[in-house]
Amino acid sequence: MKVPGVEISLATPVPAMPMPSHGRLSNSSKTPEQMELEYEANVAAERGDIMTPLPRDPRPQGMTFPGDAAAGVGMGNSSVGGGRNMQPEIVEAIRNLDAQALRLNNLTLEDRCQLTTQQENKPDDDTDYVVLRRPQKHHPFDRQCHSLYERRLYKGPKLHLWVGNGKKPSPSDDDDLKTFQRNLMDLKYPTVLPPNPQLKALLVFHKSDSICEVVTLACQRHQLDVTLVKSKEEALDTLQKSYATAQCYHLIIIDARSTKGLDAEHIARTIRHTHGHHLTTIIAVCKKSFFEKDDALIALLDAGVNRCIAETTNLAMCSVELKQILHSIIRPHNVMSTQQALYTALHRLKEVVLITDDLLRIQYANRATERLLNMRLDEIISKPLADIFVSDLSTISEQGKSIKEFDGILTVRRKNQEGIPMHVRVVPVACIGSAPTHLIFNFDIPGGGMDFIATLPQPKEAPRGSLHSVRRCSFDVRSIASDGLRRTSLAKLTSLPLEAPITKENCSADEARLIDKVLEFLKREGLYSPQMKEIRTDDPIATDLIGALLTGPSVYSSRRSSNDSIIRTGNSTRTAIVPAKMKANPIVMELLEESLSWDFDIFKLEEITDYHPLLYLGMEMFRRFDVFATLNIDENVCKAWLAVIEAHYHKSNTYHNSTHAADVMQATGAFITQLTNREMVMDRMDEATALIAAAAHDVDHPGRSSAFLSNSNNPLAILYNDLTVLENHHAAITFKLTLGDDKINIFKNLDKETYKSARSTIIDMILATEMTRHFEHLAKFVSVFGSEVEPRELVQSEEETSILMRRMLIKVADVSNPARPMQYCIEWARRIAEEYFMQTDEEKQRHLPIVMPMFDRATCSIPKSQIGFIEYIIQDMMHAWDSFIDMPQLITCMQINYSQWKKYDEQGVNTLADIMAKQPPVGNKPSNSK
Ligand SMILES: Nc1ncnc2c1ncn2[C@@H]1O[C@@H]2COP(=O)(O)O[C@H]2[C@H]1O
Repeated sequence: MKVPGVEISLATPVPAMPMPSHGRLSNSSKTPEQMELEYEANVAAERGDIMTPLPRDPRPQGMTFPGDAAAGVGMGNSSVGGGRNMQPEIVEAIRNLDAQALRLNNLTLEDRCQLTTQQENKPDDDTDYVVLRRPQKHHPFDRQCHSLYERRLYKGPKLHLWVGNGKKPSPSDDDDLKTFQRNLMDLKYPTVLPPNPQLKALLVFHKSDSICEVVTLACQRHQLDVTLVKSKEEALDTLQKSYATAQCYHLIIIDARSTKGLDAEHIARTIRHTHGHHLTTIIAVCKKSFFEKDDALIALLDAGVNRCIAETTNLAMCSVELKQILHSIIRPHNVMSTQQALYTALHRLKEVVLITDDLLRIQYANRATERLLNMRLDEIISKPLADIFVSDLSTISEQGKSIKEFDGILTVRRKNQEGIPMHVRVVPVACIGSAPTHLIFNFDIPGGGMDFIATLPQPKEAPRGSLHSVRRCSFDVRSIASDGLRRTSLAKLTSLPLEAPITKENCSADEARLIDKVLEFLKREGLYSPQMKEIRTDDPIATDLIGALLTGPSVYSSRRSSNDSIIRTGNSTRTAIVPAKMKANPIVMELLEESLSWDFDIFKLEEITDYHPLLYLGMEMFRRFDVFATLNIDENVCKAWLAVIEAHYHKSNTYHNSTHAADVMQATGAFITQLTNREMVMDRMDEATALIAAAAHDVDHPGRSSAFLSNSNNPLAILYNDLTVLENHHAAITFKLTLGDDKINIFKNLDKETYKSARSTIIDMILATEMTRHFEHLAKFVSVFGSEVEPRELVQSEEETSILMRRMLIKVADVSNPARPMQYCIEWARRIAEEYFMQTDEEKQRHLPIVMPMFDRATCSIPKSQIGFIEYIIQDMMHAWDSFIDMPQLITCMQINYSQWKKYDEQGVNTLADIMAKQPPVGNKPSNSK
């Protein structure tokens, strides 16, 4: 089978070729050619998965094996036999080149050319040549070579590559050959390559003029698949579609010559913020005059453009420029993304892999290492290797300098445990130069059986992040759990005849008494439930508010009426309309660029999205935190989910509407970012569940409190027995809506276990927003993270610390409004007061118990209510959270707002009308941010 124009020839006679270890081609009845075709098919099939290593023959190098030659397994046809033996790796590498070259030429297996021996081209006896015949005039010579270079398949000092016309290489070709000499050693440690798809370029040019034409031609010359669009909207639309089908553009070239037709800076910035495009190469074509001063170019580069190139009508110049970009930007980007994938794979490997630097300090450890050592990553990284071994390591360190590998038994020290003898293999590798810069350790128990690690006692969840490393705050737990606090105890529980292993065995009567006392403590329910601070305020408004927020429903249960409910129950699905303009609203996109900053203007978003802030902000957060990938779900499902959740927030509520949900989600995003900055990394699933919980935490809120629902015999209060009524409802309806419609089921691609854990996290976070347990959550958080003792010592598992942290995160986000820039803080205070007033109005009208009598629109002092709210609920919590997360602007804003409320109070500015009269319109930038 010959392909016109392409021939791949071997300049050296090739002996029998060993097959891949899976030995799928051992059928001796096949012709060598059939076998080769099949071989290629296998190789190609295996290459389908980028992480699958190339097939390697595990047998010793430089040998042929009985049966190979007899079976006709050879590099070429039977005429190839004889001559000097080649190393099997080289032979196999050449086979891979064959496949690679074919792929680069877009040839199918059917078109595969026959390998022939070309003895006459062999320039000398010591050199093996692979001659690739140049099939056409503009054959991508360099592309093949570079691909070979990347694959590092040809490294032997004796093996030269030449891509040409099949004739004996000329002296200049010989120079090229030398460039591609490779060290045979590298064959042993092949580089895993990035995927090698057809490169795609998106050209964004306002009009098809001569410059656009030259850029298009240059792209085509380099075999790029070109798409031309004329506007930003078209560009974003194309990118979005390409992202959904995993056919991403590698290169985007934007016409930046004039801002009239296109705003290149804005386009670049938007693309950079679009999910999946952080490694896309963006090039701006600029006027030559731009290069005379730097401001315009720097603005473009700051917006995310990788390189600015000058407009030209000269095809050669443009082509060279493009080539440089392909080599210096696109390829490294490709490699980087592959490395990331490799890291992920390595991290999840069952085998224990640990990497040290040349001074034997641990640089990397995968999850299995954490399990083996029973330590968290942050306890392992940077440690001297000697700390985790009982054995003397002098053999390794001495060998690391001079000898290549170590293979032997060493005893590993598990945290808090005896040593475990392990079979350790050490491979030195060099990042720079040839002396080892790193050592890779691979552990095994003597005799194999890696499942052994799974049998070791483990922390409940794979440890991650470094929660324990939070700044210790000087928080005084007693300020919360003071004498005035009530503890609930269940007499029944304490009287149960509970016995535990620690009880009275081997101890004196005194010790037994002490243990009894401790047990009595521990058996109490609500160990951390200080529940309510004594409200030492003369202010009845604060007393009213705090009392209503922190007290359960029983207080008001005596005066129930049986009036109807205000909440729809049953199948109340609301039609969610995704705004048509969502994709391409530049004003919204511009605002969302600031979506992680603490002074983000949520009210402006509410206005410009026509009261769909949750949909827009939600999508932005999901994009920024990779939620689509984490849930393995299409963006459109998330979009539909957000739209449905938003539709189930009541627009008629002044406070508990979707703007509040978006605000809490925004704060959550800001906190996650700050946690990451502080290296207290949440894993991707924790981030996703936190954002989902934030978005849904008040869904279907009726604008009335739980106490109101209980007092009015609302069906929800009946359903939930007056306990955590609203929060239970928010959590339940979130899952009811999500699971009830496949089109919005963002969890549908999660496996059972992951879904179970995500559901539990989301429910726990939503329930944590209930204010009656405010002090309980705060006290627990402070006692664990504010203690001098390691959190690990205070809680049962890493998971428990993580739960405490997530609860506090959503709680702070939920009531962060008094710590927002003043203008927003005042607007939120207006909204919540208005909602309280409406509740009071309804309670009066329906003759229900009045939950907060002081919240009467005729008499209420807003400043007083806010002063009380900050003093009793917000202040301690913000300080605790700031100590943990280090966001001083929370405290600064809170203090400024507090002073302002005090001022209004002193001035007698009390009513909503008075306060609002003093405010600039919302949507203007606040003055006290940052
Ligand atoms: N600025 C504020 N002033 C008074 N109460 C508030 C303020 N912000 C939030 N809250 C209350 O705190 C509660 C937190 O949980 P919810 O969102 O269910 O309902 C919230 C309000 O009742």
